[in-house]
Amino acid sequence: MKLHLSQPVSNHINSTIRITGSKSESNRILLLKALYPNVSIENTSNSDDAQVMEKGLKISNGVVDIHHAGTAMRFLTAYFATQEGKEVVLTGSQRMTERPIGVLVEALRSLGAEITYVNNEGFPPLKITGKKITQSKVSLPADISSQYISALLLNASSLENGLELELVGKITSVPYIKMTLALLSQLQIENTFEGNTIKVYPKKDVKANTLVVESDWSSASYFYSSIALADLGSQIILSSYKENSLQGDSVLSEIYKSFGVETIFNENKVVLKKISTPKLNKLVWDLANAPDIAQTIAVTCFGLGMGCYLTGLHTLKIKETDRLEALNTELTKLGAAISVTDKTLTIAPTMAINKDIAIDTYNDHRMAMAFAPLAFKTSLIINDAEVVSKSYPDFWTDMKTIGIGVV
Ligand SMILES: O=C(O)C1=C[C@@H](OP(=O)(O)O)[C@@H](O)[C@H](O)C1
Ligand SMILES: C=C(OP(=O)(O)O)C(=O)O
Repeated sequence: MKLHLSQPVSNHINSTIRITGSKSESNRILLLKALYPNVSIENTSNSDDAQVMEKGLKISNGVVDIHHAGTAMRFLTAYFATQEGKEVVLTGSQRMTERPIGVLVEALRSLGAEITYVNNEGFPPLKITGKKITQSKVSLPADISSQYISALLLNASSLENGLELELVGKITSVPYIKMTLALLSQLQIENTFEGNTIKVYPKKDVKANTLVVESDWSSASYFYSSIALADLGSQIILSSYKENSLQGDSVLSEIYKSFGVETIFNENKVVLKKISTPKLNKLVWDLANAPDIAQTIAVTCFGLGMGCYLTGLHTLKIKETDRLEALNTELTKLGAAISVTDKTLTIAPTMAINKDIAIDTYNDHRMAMAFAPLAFKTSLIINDAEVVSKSYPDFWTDMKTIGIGVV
């Protein structure tokens, strides 16, 4: 599906949007609910990724296909490997078979798990035969993806002796690990994170508990970008959000101050307001803690004619696509002076934006969503626009609500 986006009749936004639950929190709680049936969940993400996770958890034998969902792939690998009596082949989309999983498989094997590679060493699909795991100590590299660590932690309390992880190297995407531990704590599952060591203690059952998922901050980023690119005085109210979020992407409220966007927390809502023109002509930010908002921020800077130097982007090459290359190609088409390395992205300030450019999305929901707010500056086309359903199925409806022409 190709969508033509046109500039709003007025660049002044005044809208209210309700976003569903964080896909990261949802996929963690869905797994915990499978381990502890008296856990319930509210405001679950309506994303494809949460749906494949929920479906996958119900299967005990045969093929489990998680499509493009990285968290489902990693979390379910550890789940099936530690569930005695289950035997599955865990697979996904073509891209998923190119996203590395060797670090997690090695860690699980060293704990006694039985996992074999169906095709290529180090990559899905995986054949997993669930085993009772009694070993409890493992060390693993922490600089490639935090999802391997969260996968082990989420299943740790169901193991006879719990788990002690020693993290080797510079730990990446740390807020996602802390989110995992915070959710365990909400279920009174004891855990500690000191230096490079994380311990999770065994727990047979938990008290009945309803975990309410905060709405998705990565999805909120597209509204931050829209407000930054819209007229002064524009406002969007988003729900349901809180100031003390478990999601690292809530750093958006800090970052977007540089673009003249103010964030006010009001009960369970967040009010975004464009209160001034950008204060800087170049944004410098390390995104190692919030990799999923890199595309949004790069496009906002370009749309405002600002430069940027974004670092900490080493995980972007193994996500839904190589996001650094994809940004380089698509922003160049729009007229940006951009350069990338394998962990940084630089854009030079420029005011010209090429009109009616067709943006390729590379099976990556965030490529489609990050470029959409540019419609506040110019008309553009988004190719394969249906990719947004991976995390945000209502995205195009919500873009229409804030005034963008979408046909
Ligand atoms: O644990 C999670 O829910 C996630 C962790 C991050 O991955 P990495 O740790 O691979 O950077 C992030 O990019 C992804 O969208 C969701
Ligand atoms: C990287 C992402 O997801 P995952 O790794 O779970 O596929 C994302 O949603 O931006």
